[in-house]
Amino acid sequence: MTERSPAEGTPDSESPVEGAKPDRVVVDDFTRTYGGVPVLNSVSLVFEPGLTAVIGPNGSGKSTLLGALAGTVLPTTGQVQPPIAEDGGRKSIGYLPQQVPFREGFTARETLAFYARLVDGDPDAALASVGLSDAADKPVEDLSGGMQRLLGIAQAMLGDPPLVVLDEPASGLDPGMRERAFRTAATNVTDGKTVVVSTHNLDLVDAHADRVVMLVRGRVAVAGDLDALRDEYDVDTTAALYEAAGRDITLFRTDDDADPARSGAAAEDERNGPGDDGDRDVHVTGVSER
Ligand SMILES: Nc1ncnc2c1ncn2[C@@H]1O[C@H](COP(=O)(O)OP(=O)(O)OP(=O)(O)O)[C@@H](O)[C@H]1O
Repeated sequence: MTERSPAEGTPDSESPVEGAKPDRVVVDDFTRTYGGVPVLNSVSLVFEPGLTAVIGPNGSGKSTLLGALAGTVLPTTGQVQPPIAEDGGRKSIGYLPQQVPFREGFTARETLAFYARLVDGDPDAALASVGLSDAADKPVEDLSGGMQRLLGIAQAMLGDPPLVVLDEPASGLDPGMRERAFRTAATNVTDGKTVVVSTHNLDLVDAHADRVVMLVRGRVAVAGDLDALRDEYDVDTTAALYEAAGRDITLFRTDDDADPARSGAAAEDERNGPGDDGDRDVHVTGVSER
């Protein structure tokens, strides 16, 4: 854990892009709208090495945020500063989208070999890392859905990128496969990588994540070190944290709706109570109706 929470609301005093470092990913006041409707709304976060889980209800903006990190979703306003290489260029990013369109007719090894050539990766090592060595010669269409998901994780980790973004890596997997998917992601973190994973599997977040970002209606409801958040909310599990933070958000929305002057910061101060200066690792913003 660094001095500041690795996944947190970005403080006003620091320009996120100036604050960019080789191993940090900065999301700076990022808004994305579709048809004028914001699906991510003024999101500011800093991601540092470790496993950060992005959680939240269906449609809360998790995939959009992960797409923003991977560079496939462009901002309407705001920006993302990806990790910077020593020569000032961008470092590569590994990305597992929600749907992976592997081309039929190629084996698992051939599929990874194609991607491996682009990033100087080792397809056999990548297959081994997700436990798919025995399936290397099977056509991708003959792999189970779970095995295809694992192949997607292996593809995202090819070439050892410093930032790995996995959108629901455990989706559709049985419990054993889910555990394997998360363990693979968590193992990757030991090399000082930044791994960001969206998921609805809160038990796996408890078991493997260092930090958590919870989105609600396109806004950051709560973000920071998982242990610290569980302490703060006096809960033992991420599932309980999810419930507790969700309750807070509902309250904030009611306040904001009733009195526009009581927007995010004011509502947060109220929640912090007298004597708290509001300078917390976790920034909870108000949630507006869309
Ligand atoms: N390309 C798009 N065009 C229009 N609306 C979109 C587009 N992409 C996402 N949205 C909308 O943005 C909102 C957030 O979607 P997103 O997929 O980011 O949510 P999510 O939290 O990942 O959901 P889930 O948990 O169901 O995967 C949804 O209401 C979705 O319909």
